[in-house]
Amino acid sequence: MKIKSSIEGLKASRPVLTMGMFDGVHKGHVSLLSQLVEKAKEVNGESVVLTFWPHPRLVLRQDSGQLRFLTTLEEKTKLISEIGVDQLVILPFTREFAGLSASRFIREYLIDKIRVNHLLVGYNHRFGHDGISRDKLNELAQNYGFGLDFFGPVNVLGMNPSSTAIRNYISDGDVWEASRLLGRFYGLQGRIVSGRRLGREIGFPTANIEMDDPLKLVPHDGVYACKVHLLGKTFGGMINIGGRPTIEGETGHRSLEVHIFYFNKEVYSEEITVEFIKRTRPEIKFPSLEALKERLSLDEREVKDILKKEGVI
Ligand SMILES: Cc1cc2nc3c(=O)[nH]c(=O)nc-3n(C[C@H](O)[C@H](O)[C@H](O)COP(=O)(O)O)c2cc1C
Ligand SMILES: Nc1ncnc2c1ncn2[C@@H]1O[C@H](COP(=O)(O)OP(=O)(O)O)[C@@H](O)[C@H]1O
Repeated sequence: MKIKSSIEGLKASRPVLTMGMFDGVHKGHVSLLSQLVEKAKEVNGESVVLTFWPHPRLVLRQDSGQLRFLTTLEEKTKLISEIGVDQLVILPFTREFAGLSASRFIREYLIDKIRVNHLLVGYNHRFGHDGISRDKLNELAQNYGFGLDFFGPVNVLGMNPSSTAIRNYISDGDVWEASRLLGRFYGLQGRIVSGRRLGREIGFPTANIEMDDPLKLVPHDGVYACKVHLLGKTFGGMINIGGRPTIEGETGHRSLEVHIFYFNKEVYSEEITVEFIKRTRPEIKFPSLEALKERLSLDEREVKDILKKEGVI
C-alpha cells in the first residue's frame, strides 16, 4: 500500500475512493473497505482511502482533553493495508481545512486533484463544514460524472459496530464485547519500565508498561486475562490496571502491569504488546501484601482457564 500525506501529485488510475477517520478499523470499517477494494477491481482501478490526522475533534477542541482512540495511526495504517487497499492518504487536519464546504472539498480535492472515478460513502459519514445531503451528493456525482454508492449500516451479531460503542465498552472494562465488534482483541503497545521491585518478592514479577501513545484508550481499572507479545513470541498473562491501592494507598497513579505466565527473563526497556481478552475482577485494596498474594494465586488459576479456552496457552 502506498502512503501519502498530501494529495499533491497523487497518481491513481480510476480511483475508487472513500474517506473517514476509521478509528479502530472495526468490522463495519472492514466490510466497507473490502467493498472498496472489490469495486476498484471491478472497474480496473485503484482503491484509495482518505483519512485525516490529528482527529478533527482534537483540532476543533470539541472535547475536554478526555478523548482517547482505539488505534494509533500506525495500527490504523497496518490494518487498512491488510485489507488490500492500494493507497492511503493521511491529510493533515487543520481548522482551515475544516472550514471547507462539502461542495468545495469535492471540487478542489476529489475532482481537480484526485480525479475520482467512484466514491463510496459510509451511511452516516458527514463531511464538509456544512455537511451534505444524499440528494446534493447525488446531484454533484451526476454533474461531475463520478459513480457514487452509499454503504451500510452493517449488522454484527445484532449490533451496529461504531467506534463510539467500542470505546464505551472498553472504558467500561467490557473488552470481550468490544472484541466482537472489532473482529480482534483490543491491544496496547508500550515499553517495559521498572517499578518498586515488590512483584518478585511476592512471587509475581510484573512488567510495568509505559504506553507508547498517550492518546490510546486504556480499559477500565481491573484485572484482565491477556495475550502478550514480547521478544518476538506470544505468551499468556494477567494484567492489572489501576492505582495499586494495597501498596500506594489512595494516591497511586494509574499503572499497567502484567504478570506473564511461563516466563522468567529480565526485559526492562523491551517493547511489549498486550491484547485484552476478558476482565476478571475490579482492583481491590487488600489489607496486606500477603492477602494480595493469595488473591493473585486465585487470579492465576482463573485467568489460565480463560487462556486455555481461547487457545492462548
Ligand atoms: C494480575 C494482577 C492483579 C493485581 N491486583 C491488584 C489489586 O487488586 N490491588 C492492588 O493494590 N494491586 C494489585 N496488583 C498490583 C500489585 O500491587 C503489584 O503487581 C505489585 O505490588 C508489584 O509491584 P511492582 O511491579 O512495582 O514491584 C495486581 C497485579 C497483577 C499482576
Ligand atoms: N513472569 C514474568 N512476568 C513479568 N515480568 C517478569 C517475569 N519474569 C521476570 N520478569 C522481569 O521482572 C521484572 C519485574 O519484577 P518486579 O519485581 O515486579 O519489578 P518491577 O517493580 O521493576 O516491575 C520485569 O520487568 C521483567 O524484567
